[in-house]
Amino acid sequence: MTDLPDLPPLREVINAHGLFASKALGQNFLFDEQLLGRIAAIPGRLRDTNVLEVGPGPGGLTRAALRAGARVTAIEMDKRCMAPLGDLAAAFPGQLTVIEGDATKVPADSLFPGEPYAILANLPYNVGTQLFTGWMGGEAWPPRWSSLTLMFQLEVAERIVAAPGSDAYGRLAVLAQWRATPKIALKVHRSAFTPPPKVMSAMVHVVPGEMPEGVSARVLERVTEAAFGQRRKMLRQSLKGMPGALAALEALEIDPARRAETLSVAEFVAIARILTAA
Ligand SMILES: C[S@@+](CC[C@H](N)C(=O)[O-])C[C@H]1O[C@@H](n2cnc3c(N)ncnc32)[C@H](O)[C@@H]1O
Repeated sequence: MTDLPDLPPLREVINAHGLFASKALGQNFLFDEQLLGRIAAIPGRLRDTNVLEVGPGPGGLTRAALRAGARVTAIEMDKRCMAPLGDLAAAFPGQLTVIEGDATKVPADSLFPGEPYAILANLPYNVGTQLFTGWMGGEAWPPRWSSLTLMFQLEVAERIVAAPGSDAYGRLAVLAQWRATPKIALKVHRSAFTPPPKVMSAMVHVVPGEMPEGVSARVLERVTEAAFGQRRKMLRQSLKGMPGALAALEALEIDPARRAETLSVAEFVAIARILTAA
């Protein structure tokens, strides 16, 4: 076991750098190092693994990943966090690269040329959902990332893992489940954050699975957009404007009187396969 550097408590780091949490940047910091250790353990063994951390803030989750032996590249847009992250890079020589910038504008694959990497992030809700949709939605599969371990508000996490028939089931569930297995790995109480957000949060862990053959991600996205865009309507109505969709329902013996929320992920995939071939 290598010696790990002694680090000051995170609250001291924040105070030393005058780092009050900015509402505009969606900052809710985690200071509980035991909890941060549990979060960093979700992806599995991190020793000598490339990790992309988005939104490290003052570096709570970053230090947990570094202690686990990861090689971390962290993208943070708040200039004020550069000093504490610089201190962390000095404490773990060769293990941490910090990029000041907007993660939505940096293609993740370009940071790890030819190598796999795990993605770890506690992000503001809107940025997290935007990045998640991008990471899950590419045509190329398997993706270069080996896992996603992301904090969401609990309600969004429940939409990601939702099963057909539930109110939470929709486009996000199909996007997340058609070629991957998302799980809620840990629920995090609002009181764990400084300042506490209004709602509960949860860590979602996603590992890529098999890509079903003959299905375009773009086509599947269009089918779910149309179907869930009018989720209370019957499929014969919501899919009416999509050429070939009603014929696909007939070929698959899917009753056009059903509603989107009753269709399994496999049924959406089957519809998209027929439309992809058309
Ligand atoms: C919820 S805080 C979490 C901070 C830290 N990871 C923790 O767990 O304590 C989210 C962080 O993401 C940063 N952030 C927000 N939008 C970002 C973006 N588009 N690109 C990079 N960082 C971003 C914020 O500045 C903030 O530091």
